[in-house]
Amino acid sequence: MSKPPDENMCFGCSPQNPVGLKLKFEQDGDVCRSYFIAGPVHQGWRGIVHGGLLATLLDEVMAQWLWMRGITAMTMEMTTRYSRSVRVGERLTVEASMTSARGRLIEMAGRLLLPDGTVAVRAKAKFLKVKPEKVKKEVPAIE
Ligand SMILES: CCCCCCCC(=O)SCCNC(=O)CCNC(=O)[C@H](O)C(C)(C)COP(=O)(O)OP(=O)(O)OC[C@H]1O[C@@H](n2cnc3c(N)ncnc32)[C@H](O)[C@@H]1OP(=O)(O)O
Repeated sequence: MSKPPDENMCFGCSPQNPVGLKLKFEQDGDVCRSYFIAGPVHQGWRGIVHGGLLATLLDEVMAQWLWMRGITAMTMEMTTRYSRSVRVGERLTVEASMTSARGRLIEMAGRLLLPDGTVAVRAKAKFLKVKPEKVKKEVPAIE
């Protein structure tokens, strides 16, 4: 197995990862937010964005909420509820906030909104705080 590179190559946020999503994040009070426009390479059914990609966006924005607050945690469990199809080319908004924290366990909620504000996907996830040595990562881009 090849050694992972030293620089930040996060699929979600690294500006260097050539096949990554290159997400940037903003903080708005208790909410972490990002925007994304899916292209044809992100589709499953024709013209419709792949659900796994949408789950990735939600996982990433929830993880970034924690990372931006200096909390090193990994996704332990995540559920997604897909209510509306998301079409290629739409400007999507993904948002995350914390719902509870107890010991090492942090529960997060995320939602993905269509341009008209309709919630297309909701996510709930459990993150577990880990020692920073378990995960190595550079500080991601913040706008
Ligand atoms: C900053 C940008 C980064 C972006 C990355 C996006 C986020 C990600 O995708 S992270 C990658 C995906 N996730 C992973 O790879 C994690 C893989 N899993 C692991 O490494 C481990 O299982 C890990 C770290 C989650 C937990 O391991 P470990 O520290 O040994 O904990 P473990 O002993 O199993 O459980 C700890 C506690 O949680 C409890 N627990 C375990 N599972 C659950 C659960 N599903 N719900 C509630 N509690 C649970 C356990 O009972 C235990 O409780 P207690 O301490 O009271 O006994």
